[in-house]
Amino acid sequence: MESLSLEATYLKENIEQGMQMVAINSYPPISESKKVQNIGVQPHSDHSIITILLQSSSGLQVKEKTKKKWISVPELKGSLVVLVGDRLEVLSNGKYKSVLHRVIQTSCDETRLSIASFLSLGMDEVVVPAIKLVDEDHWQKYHASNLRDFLKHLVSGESKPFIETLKITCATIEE
Ligand SMILES: O=C(O)CCC(=O)C(=O)O
Ligand SMILES: [Fe+2]
Repeated sequence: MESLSLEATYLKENIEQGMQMVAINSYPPISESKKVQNIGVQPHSDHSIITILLQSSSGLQVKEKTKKKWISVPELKGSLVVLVGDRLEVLSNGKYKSVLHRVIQTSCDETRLSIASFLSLGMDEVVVPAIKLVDEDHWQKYHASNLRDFLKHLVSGESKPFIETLKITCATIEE
């Protein structure tokens, strides 16, 4: 929060009263015939504030800034990967961008396991860009939303990523 010039305690209480969701993912070894590429998890960004991830072997890939290349995140024994999620993108008014990531299973003989811990707020806790980050020169770039809105979006079958539906562009303002 301090890197955003916000107080260190900004949202502290809301986070403490929020939710920590944990997903355990298992990617079975691929068969020889599928060896070229096996997408374990399709490209997405997480809805969390941040995601803390432990992977048993490599396979996680993140899209680099120019959105052209996938970069493999190496598995370093004992290390955790921290991913910026959509909530942090919104509250930072776009200063931090949520990370587009996917999982490719390449091993023919090893099951890949990962444990992802999603640091989230409560179901009805609304997130908007921090007021301190919005002024005449920096317009509000995201609509307000909560976890319930995200879950509704998820079951709606809408293919557009949730974060894209929150973005306020110049065109939106002129309308
Ligand atoms: O298995 C991984 O490394 C990542 C899984 C993931 O992206 C997720 O559960 O949201
Ligand atoms: Fe993810």
